[in-house]
Amino acid sequence: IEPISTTIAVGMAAALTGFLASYPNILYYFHECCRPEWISFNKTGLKTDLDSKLFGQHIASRIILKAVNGFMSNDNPKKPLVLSLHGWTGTGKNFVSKLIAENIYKEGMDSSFVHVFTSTLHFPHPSQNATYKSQLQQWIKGNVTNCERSMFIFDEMDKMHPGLIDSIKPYLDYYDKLDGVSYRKSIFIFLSNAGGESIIQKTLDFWKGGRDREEIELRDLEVSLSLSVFNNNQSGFFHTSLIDKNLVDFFVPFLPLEYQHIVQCAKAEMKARGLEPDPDVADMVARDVVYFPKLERVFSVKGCKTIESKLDYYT
Ligand SMILES: Nc1ncnc2c1ncn2[C@@H]1O[C@H](COP(=O)(O)OP(=O)(O)OP(=O)(O)O)[C@@H](O)[C@H]1O
Repeated sequence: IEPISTTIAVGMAAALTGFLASYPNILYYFHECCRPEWISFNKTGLKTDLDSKLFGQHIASRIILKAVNGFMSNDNPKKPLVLSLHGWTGTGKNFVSKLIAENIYKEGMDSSFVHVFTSTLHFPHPSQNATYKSQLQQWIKGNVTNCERSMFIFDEMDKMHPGLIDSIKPYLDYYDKLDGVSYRKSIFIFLSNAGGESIIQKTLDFWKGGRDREEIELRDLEVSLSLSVFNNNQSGFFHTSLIDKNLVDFFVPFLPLEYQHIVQCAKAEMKARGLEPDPDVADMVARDVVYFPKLERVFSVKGCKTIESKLDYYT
């Protein structure tokens, strides 16, 4: 005779199996999978986030909204979306990638369809490049086979070996399918500081000319950005044919952040901690930040990067 607990357990297992057989889709609600329940683009959400959470980046904000909107509303894109974000440290490149992920994937950056690679962390030894190349290609292929709406973020792209960049090139191109896999619905985001200095110079010129930074347009930055990124043999991009093959859809400049933006970041951080944003504390934090160039002291050396820890000190 079986103990009563075994009988109950067997009965419950049978009931559960019967239930799952009748409602197979129920599992999709509990476990992330490559379906619209977990992946669907929230257009107004992205706009609201860019408008209210990203400070001082009117050009980036505009390009990203347009690019992601256009791509996600096209059911049959000809190639994956490839964005290359450029700018000084702490200006919001990783932050924007997170906002994009949060408005596409229910799990945001924790989604199993969002993959982040950091050159110095994942590909540290140039001598291992051949291994990295094949691992990276397998990794991308495996992930896109698993879900065509995958997102790949490559941080420190300027420190990535050109050979490694070249190895991902086929996935960014206009192929219908490669080895039976279509990459056309994936998103690739490259982050780098390359071009940061030329963006700073232009922003400083506007500032010195007494012009509003909001007047800066993409075309004001394009020439100097391309000279400093693509014609500079120190930059990983220089040695690859990513650029001349037009595989990058949008180059997105991030402007250096000023005092007013540091204040906004400090207030946002207080809010995120469930505190009432205190303008005096935000001012103290912003005053504590180091600005450059030495003479003018206009731009924050670390952007909004250290605000979190500075706030610990003042609250
Ligand atoms: N423009 C911005 N608007 C709002 N918050 C920002 C902005 N820039 C940076 N931050 C805040 O500072 C933090 C660090 O910024 P982030 O990691 O995005 O910088 P980054 O540009 O990627 O820098 P790096 O080039 O060093 O990787 C973000 O998590 C965010 O909280």
